[in-house]
Amino acid sequence: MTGLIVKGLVAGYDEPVLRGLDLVVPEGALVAVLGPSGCGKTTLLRVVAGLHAPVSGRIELNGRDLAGIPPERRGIGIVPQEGALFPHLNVTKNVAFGLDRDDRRNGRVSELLDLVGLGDFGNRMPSELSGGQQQRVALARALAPKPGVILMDEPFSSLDAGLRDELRSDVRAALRATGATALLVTHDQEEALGIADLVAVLRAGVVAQLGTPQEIYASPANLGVALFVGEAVTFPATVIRGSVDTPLGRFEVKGQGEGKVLIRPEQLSLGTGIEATVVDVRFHGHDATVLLRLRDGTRVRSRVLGTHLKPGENTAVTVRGPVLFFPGKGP
Ligand SMILES: Nc1ncnc2c1ncn2[C@@H]1O[C@H](COP(=O)(O)OP(=O)(O)OP(=O)(O)O)[C@@H](O)[C@H]1O
Repeated sequence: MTGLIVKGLVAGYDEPVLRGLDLVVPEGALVAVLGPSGCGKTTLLRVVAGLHAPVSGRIELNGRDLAGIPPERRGIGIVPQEGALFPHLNVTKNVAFGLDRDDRRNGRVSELLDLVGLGDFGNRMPSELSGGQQQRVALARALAPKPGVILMDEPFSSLDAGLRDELRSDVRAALRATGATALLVTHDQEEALGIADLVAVLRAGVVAQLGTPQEIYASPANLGVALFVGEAVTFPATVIRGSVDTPLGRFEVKGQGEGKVLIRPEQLSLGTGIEATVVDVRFHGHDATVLLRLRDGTRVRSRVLGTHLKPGENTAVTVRGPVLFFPGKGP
């Protein structure tokens, strides 16, 4: 298989951070590694790039074992957190930096600048660009030598929300247009689910699940993954004859024994069903979270597209769609 393959990677500092990590980035795909701060995302990128030596494990890029190969000969492009452009070179020279003379002449630089929406910015200096524009140049620079894989370390984290959204779509489009293989790390679940072809959830030094964003959200491998990739309403429950009793009603579930039931807030629709009182309403612009108290005192969160409900008013709540069950006491 071509692309980036990481097998049994153990790496860290005084303590191991990555503890036998397996990961596949298929050729032409964008894979997002999602994990909380400090879980080892940057360490993973540094090891793949050849900047930090692993304790053990194997890294292959398009069939080539990278062991012992220095960073500059790995065929890897890097987009750091904050562009890190060469401050004394203009945009064109930044992008052309890793190219040989022929490639500089054949229009590759202007092609890439057009692709990232900066066709007219070739003569600007990095200090004359916005943060988002600098990230675009950094992407063009990383793509220029046609690397086997592009590594992106939280490339949107320094930008404000609106710009981040726009840049995410443009980065995805540029990666698709060039057929590049890319590995992005982020702690932002919305970003990972929104941009990637595949998401790898990193927990306790291993990939707990690798799947499409839809799979990760709808069929999480365990409760830890489920809680990390989105908001959730959970109840302790015991499966009896294939169903569980919860304050929101009885549901059929897959699994057995004691564990936790998980429902996403957007599965709770308001108007009919179990009686509830509105405790609080939080508007997010396009939708709202309604915090509810059920008759037995349980509090649950519903996510709805719009509502005129106010705190203190009565409503009712119904669960739509499948209810997940995770055995054990986890996460
Ligand atoms: N040079 C270092 N020496 C010792 N420990 C380090 C070093 N760099 C990172 N660590 C530790 O290794 C762990 C993983 O760090 P890493 O930077 O890979 O995490 P991360 O997931 O990228 O975090 P963030 O999202 O905050 O950037 C952390 O506990 C960190 O404190």
